[in-house]
Amino acid sequence: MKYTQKAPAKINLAIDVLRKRPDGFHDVIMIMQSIALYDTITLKPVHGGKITVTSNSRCIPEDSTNIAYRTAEFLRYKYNVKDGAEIYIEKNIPVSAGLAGGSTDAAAVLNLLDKAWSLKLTKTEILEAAKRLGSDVPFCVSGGTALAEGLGEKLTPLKAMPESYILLAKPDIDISTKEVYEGIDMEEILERPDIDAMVKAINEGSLQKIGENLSNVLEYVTVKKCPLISDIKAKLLEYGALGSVMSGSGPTVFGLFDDQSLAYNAYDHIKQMVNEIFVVKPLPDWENS
Ligand SMILES: C[C@@](CO)(OP(=O)(O)O)[C@H](O)COP(=O)(O)OP(=O)(O)OC[C@H]1O[C@@H](n2ccc(N)nc2=O)[C@H](O)[C@@H]1O
Ligand SMILES: Nc1ncnc2c1ncn2[C@@H]1O[C@H](COP(=O)(O)OP(=O)(O)O)[C@@H](O)[C@H]1O
Repeated sequence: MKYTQKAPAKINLAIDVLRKRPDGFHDVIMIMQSIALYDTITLKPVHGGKITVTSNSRCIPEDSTNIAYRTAEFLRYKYNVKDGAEIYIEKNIPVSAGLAGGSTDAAAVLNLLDKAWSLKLTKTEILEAAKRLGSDVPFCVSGGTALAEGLGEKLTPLKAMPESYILLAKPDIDISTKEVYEGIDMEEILERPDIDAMVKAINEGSLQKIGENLSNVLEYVTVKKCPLISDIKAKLLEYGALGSVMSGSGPTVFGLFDDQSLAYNAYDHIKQMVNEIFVVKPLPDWENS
């Protein structure tokens, strides 16, 4: 039997970095938002067999360094499973983009293997495993709109984001998350997000105020390596975005629009600046919620 699940990308509406911890990681406060841009994971349990990963993408590994493989290996060891799994990743989310492409694959594999290997894990057990696999994996298990604290694993669900169109543009440059966190100098951070104002804006359902409060302290680090980020942000505002900011460690930039035709008009003007560009809706899809 085959099991299939869509794995949505995320954007960060806000990121603040509070401190560097003794283990080298950083305590953060973030507002996370799932978006309708998906990988699709197909998984087949193999009785007594190995774990294998294949993909349509040449940008991700197919060996034991793939986070989908590491996820399966982690569960197999922890729950003493004797079976294997064939995992296929249809990759549509840009890689190393600040959109949690790997983390969302890991979250989907946790869910699919729970079924395929009949593990019957509780939500707490799944979230515990998620935390071990990466800082963004716990959010990807739950999705939606959430406040994330600690390394990203302390999650508080928020009201769904209002009807909107998100234009994503990814400059053609690879950014390592680790490098970006290592590049932060706490003294250099001039502007921090107002997290309370963002939470209030989400609770009020005010897209205007969400747009005004988009902010990411990691942006200034990545902009040094990729100045195109600033140019795209400016273009997004010029073509009617309510706000624009870099997602995660970058380099993807997004603009928030209340009007579909404005978003597609901006798309037409920005598409020559990048190779990867999308207009997507936030999830849960406001049309279905
Ligand atoms: C920046 C964010 C914002 O959502 O997203 P992405 O840009 O990766 O999408 C996340 O904090 C990224 O989460 P994730 O990509 O899961 O990171 P991990 O695999 O846990 O860690 C990668 C590396 O980033 C650094 N790291 C990560 C998270 C954190 N809170 N502090 C850190 O210092 C560490 O150096 C770590 O070795
Ligand atoms: N299933 C996967 N999907 C995406 N990237 C993966 C995957 N497995 C391993 N990787 C590697 O993880 C790194 C981060 O990729 P990704 O998760 O897309 O970025 P980000 O953390 O910026 O959202 C890349 O070097 C990529 O090759």
